[in-house]
Amino acid sequence: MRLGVIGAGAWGTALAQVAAGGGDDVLIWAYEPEVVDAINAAHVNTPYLPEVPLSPGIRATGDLAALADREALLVVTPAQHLGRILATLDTDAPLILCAKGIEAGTRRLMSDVAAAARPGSPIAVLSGPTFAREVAAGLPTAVTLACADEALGQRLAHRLARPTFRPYFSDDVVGAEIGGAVKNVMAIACGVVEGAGLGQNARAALISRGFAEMTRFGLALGARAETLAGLSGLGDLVLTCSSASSRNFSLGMGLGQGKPATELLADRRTVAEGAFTAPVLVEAAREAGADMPIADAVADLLAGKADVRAVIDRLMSRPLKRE
Ligand SMILES: NC(=O)c1ccc[n+]([C@@H]2O[C@H](COP(=O)([O-])OP(=O)(O)OC[C@H]3O[C@@H](n4cnc5c(N)ncnc54)[C@H](O)[C@@H]3O)[C@@H](O)[C@H]2O)c1
Ligand SMILES: O=P(O)(O)OC[C@H](O)CO
Repeated sequence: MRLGVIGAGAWGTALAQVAAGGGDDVLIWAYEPEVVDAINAAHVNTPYLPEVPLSPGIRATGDLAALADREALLVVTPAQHLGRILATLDTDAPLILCAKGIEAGTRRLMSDVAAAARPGSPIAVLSGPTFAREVAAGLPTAVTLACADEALGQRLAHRLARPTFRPYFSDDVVGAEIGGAVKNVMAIACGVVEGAGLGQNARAALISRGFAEMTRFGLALGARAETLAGLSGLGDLVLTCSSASSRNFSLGMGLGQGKPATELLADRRTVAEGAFTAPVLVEAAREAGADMPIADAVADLLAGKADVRAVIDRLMSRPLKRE
């Protein structure tokens, strides 16, 4: 397959490596010219995935127009840049959305952003528990591949599958997107618990109650419960809430140690999507009538409106209720 990858951060690069390993002709678009040069000249993505020697079959470009002949495009830019970049493309090829987030300002999921930017392109979502470094190293990984068009989704799943990369098909696009967006916010909360030394009971409680929030919000937006309990929801929530390898979790650790969000986010080259998703998730949840007290707490911490002690007291003193 002639595959295009838009975005050469850690995840786009890891996906390009998986595809090239299976024999696909892979062209990856990078935002930074130095990334284009490093991939083409030295077969390494020095800023974002330096430890992985890349397949010589991966070519890089800084020109989005060069992607016009691609049969399918993996879209792996950070969520807040996705609409702007897709709008400049010239293609009706299927778009496989891999960013995890909600667009600030519009409160749109990535599938809505992509549909508005490229109305002629069929849309699929690839999401799940996937640390880029593990995927690039060929460690076993399973993901959700969601597409409303079952025939296309099944075809894409078969084209992307590799011996160590296993897509599970779903037709619940919204469910797959909500899991990936919400888990990043919950990972920040779990990092806070770690950074503040609040213990493993608290972390398990946050994962469990965070899943309840993800489910309430997802069901309100039309997601299916089984998708939220699958790889792209609970699976990714468990991964990201349990490991300092997660950028969102490690951002939360810094907050838990009392550092201000502005300091933690300044000059950061890699993306912690939960920091952008938390405020817009809170707005979207309010609009949908879904109670999300943990997401509220993360948004307040990030905005500097409350400190760790205050948000923990707030969460623990809520009226008792049925589970
Ligand atoms: N890294 C992972 O393990 C992983 C796994 C699954 C999904 N994702 C998701 O993939 C998406 C991309 O994350 P990543 O980890 O590949 O990124 P990254 O943190 O490794 O790199 C940052 C990316 O942002 C891009 N960027 C910075 N400024 C930009 C601008 N103004 N315009 C366009 N692009 C710009 C950079 O070129 C780079 O591709 C995110 O939504 C993330 O949640 C990441
Ligand atoms: O490092 P994070 O927190 O962006 O998580 C990466 C992936 O989304 C894990 O599935």
